[in-house]
Amino acid sequence: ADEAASRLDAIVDRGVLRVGTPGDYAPFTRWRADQGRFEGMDIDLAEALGQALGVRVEWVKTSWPTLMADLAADKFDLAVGGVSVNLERQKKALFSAPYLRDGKTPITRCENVARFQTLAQIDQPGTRAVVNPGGTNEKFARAHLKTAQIRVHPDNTTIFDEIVAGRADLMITDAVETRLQQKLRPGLCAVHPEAPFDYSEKAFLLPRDFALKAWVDQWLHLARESGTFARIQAKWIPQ
Ligand SMILES: O=C(O)C(=O)C[C@]1(C(=O)O)C=C[C@@H](O)C=C1
Repeated sequence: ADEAASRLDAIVDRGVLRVGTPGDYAPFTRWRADQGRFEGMDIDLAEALGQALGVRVEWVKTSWPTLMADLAADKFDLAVGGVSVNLERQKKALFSAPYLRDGKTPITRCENVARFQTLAQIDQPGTRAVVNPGGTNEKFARAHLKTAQIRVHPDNTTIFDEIVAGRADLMITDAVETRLQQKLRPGLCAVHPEAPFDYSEKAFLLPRDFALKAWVDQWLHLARESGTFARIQAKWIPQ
């Protein structure tokens, strides 16, 4: 019997792994316009994975609203950049084994931390939440905020400045991002990143190809055991 053809063969044959990434979500993926390249934890992970596979990584810009459509249109072989595992996405795709656990928590100006501890406190008339479109943040906001105002801000690289400037009161996002942004933007405080509202996992987004998934999962497992994963994580998410 024929061996099932895999995307893995195509990647090895062409010598190129096409990796999609949105480039707007530090510490996982950030476009460095000054350097003409992406940087971040998931960027380093994918480069290390490509090296282990013996192929060159070709970077493809995608976005949260177009992530699934770009995968379906075969614009990349896998996508990275702080992608959350989500059962809706998994109807059309596969995920690698998860490599990080996290959850949603608010970030707000520090004087408001006591006011925005719970979703019930946040979901009040007059609360102005800001959200980036297309990802799990928007899904979470729409599911939990029925009374508070939700304003969509399309650019995730400037969204936190909306809170600093007082044009929004808060954003609910991954705890790992709130921890980083409170360091980058004095005046902003993560509300309770150690006890987020929900549980989620980060993984690589893959097409429906089990041989490719098996190879990526095996690489992730070995990267953990060898210390490669811990070294890359510590560079971008210092403890
Ligand atoms: O959609 C996802 O999987 C993400 O984790 C991306 C997502 C989001 O949830 O919107 C997470 C945090 C960033 O602020 C931007 C995008």
